Amino acid sequence: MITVNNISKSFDDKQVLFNINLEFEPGKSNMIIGASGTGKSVLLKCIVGLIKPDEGTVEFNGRSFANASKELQTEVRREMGMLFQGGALFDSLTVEQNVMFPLNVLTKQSEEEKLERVNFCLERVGLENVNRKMPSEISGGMKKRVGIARAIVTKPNYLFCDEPNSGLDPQTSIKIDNLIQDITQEYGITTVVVSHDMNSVLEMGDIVNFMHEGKILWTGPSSEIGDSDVQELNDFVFAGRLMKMVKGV
Ligand SMILES: Nc1ncnc2c1ncn2[C@@H]1O[C@H](COP(=O)(O)OP(=O)(O)OP(=O)(O)O)[C@@H](O)[C@H]1O
Repeated sequence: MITVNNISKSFDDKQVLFNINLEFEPGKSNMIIGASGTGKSVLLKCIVGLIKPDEGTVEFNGRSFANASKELQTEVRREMGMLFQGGALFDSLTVEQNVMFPLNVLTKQSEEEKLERVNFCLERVGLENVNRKMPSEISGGMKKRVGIARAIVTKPNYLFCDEPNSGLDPQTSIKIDNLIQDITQEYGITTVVVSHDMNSVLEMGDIVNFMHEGKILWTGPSSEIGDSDVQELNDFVFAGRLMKMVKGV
């Protein structure tokens, strides 16, 4: 469980986050959605400790991150997996080396143990026989899968994904969404996904948190997202023609 307590953040005199309170449950895909520039990435960075909030705390299974000792912060960091926008693979490393990277940095496992874990994770995301390929030799969807394999290689308790299917075609996007959803449930991970893609919300969002101008305006199951009476959420959800057709408006 991740608990966000009263997070606020300003840059210079511009307030970006206003008293954010959230709870993210294990085994669930918790989405943070909202229009561009509304503060989703800043919130995610506050949660993972890349940005220090002006006010508020984030707790990981009851352990407050900001006030923790260096040792505890390292311990919590080790329990985090991250999938960055664009996959963010190291171009000069092979697929195998990319996935193995966190194990090299964070563990003292033997080469054999590491390789076994890397192969397990690559297999889990549906990639076999690509160990020796370079990122430039594989497709965008495969890169995302490698990114997911790398994010879960250390058996994280928490998984953070920033726009996991940006730049992918609709079918590949759905596969990536489903993979994240399956892995979340299978390993009981607390997953937080930032997205502005309505398809993703419908595919994978167990719980959806809608952000608007630095505030959370709505939280609920994705199945109820079309029934809310929050105007800003309706404007967001039904902005596209397809969703309007589905709703019949
Ligand atoms: N380091 C920073 N310094 C100053 N302002 C920042 C910084 N990081 C973000 N901001 C501002 O905070 C606001 C929210 O940005 P953020 O990246 O969180 O939006 P977002 O909802 O993630 O948008 P997108 O969906 O386009 O990624 C923006 O106005 C942005 O310019």
